[in-house]
Amino acid sequence: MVLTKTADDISSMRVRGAGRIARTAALALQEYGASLECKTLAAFVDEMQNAAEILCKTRPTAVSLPNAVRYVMQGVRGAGTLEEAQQALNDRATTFIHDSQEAVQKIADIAARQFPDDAVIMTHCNSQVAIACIVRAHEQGRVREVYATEVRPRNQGYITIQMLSDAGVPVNFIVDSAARSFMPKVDLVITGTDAVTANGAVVNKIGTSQIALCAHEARKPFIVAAETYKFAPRTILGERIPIEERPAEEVTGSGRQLPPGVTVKNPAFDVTPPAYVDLIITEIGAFAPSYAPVVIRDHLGWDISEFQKEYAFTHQYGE
Ligand SMILES: O=C(COP(=O)(O)O)[C@H](O)[C@H](O)COP(=O)(O)O
Repeated sequence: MVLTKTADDISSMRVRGAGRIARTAALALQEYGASLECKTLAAFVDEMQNAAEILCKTRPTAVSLPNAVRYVMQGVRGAGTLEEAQQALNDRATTFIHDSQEAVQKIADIAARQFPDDAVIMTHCNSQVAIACIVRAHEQGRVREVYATEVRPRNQGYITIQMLSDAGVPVNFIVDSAARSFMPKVDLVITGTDAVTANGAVVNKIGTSQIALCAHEARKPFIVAAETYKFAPRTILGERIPIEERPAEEVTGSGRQLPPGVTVKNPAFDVTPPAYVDLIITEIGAFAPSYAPVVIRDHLGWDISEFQKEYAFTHQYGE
């Protein structure tokens, strides 16, 4: 069934990266809703709320996931009839997926203008939107080469170097611990994000904050490419972004024996403070991190009463 398969694909990381996770969840809700044979609005809303809950629990850090689910589910929850709910679900899922893909292209257009001529770029992890920015600048003849990190333990760097190579961008593949060594050669660093908090902190793949620190030390701009649905409204209420802790085997490999008493820590993400972020580029413009509350309020349209409703909504979903 589409829902359990999608939930499994996301939690096992067959589908990964915050943007893809969000679009895949929207599509799963759409397909699941279309497959239901409910006779009443109440039954339909109930089924859809269960589905939303299952999807939201798959990965805890990427705020794109609850944001996408919330956007799609608002149509279902606000409907007066079963037909209206079905139509709104379908329309909203289609709109979210379309707007999300369009946002990536808009961000690439804006970000490419930030790249100097003959730019040497560093990136970390595999971000679809960061790669779109690099490729756009390369198409404009302004990228000399990219330093892409390996991204232990899941090695998403291999996906990045494949995508950049396919686009004809010259790439240097480096281990994560080489980031500081190569920083002097770099003109700017660009990454994606799983969540931007109300104070402009950026939550992204583990190791991002070390690279941002190196960039800051070397006076190199650290730029984050983020669709607006990566901004986390509930952080205005003081909620923290949970950092996903993944299995020890990802670090040690299967079959590797550790000495007794040794524990493995494997957080999948870390937090880069706003002081180390020079620019956040969204589909509605490029801003300093301090602009985050404005994006949340004016663009995502969250007023405080909306916050309270969302608070009830997400808690109803067991987050
Ligand atoms: O940290 C990751 C992926 O982590 P994981 O591999 O654990 O999902 C990416 O940088 C962001 O999700 C942004 O990606 P995008 O720009 O594609 O949304």
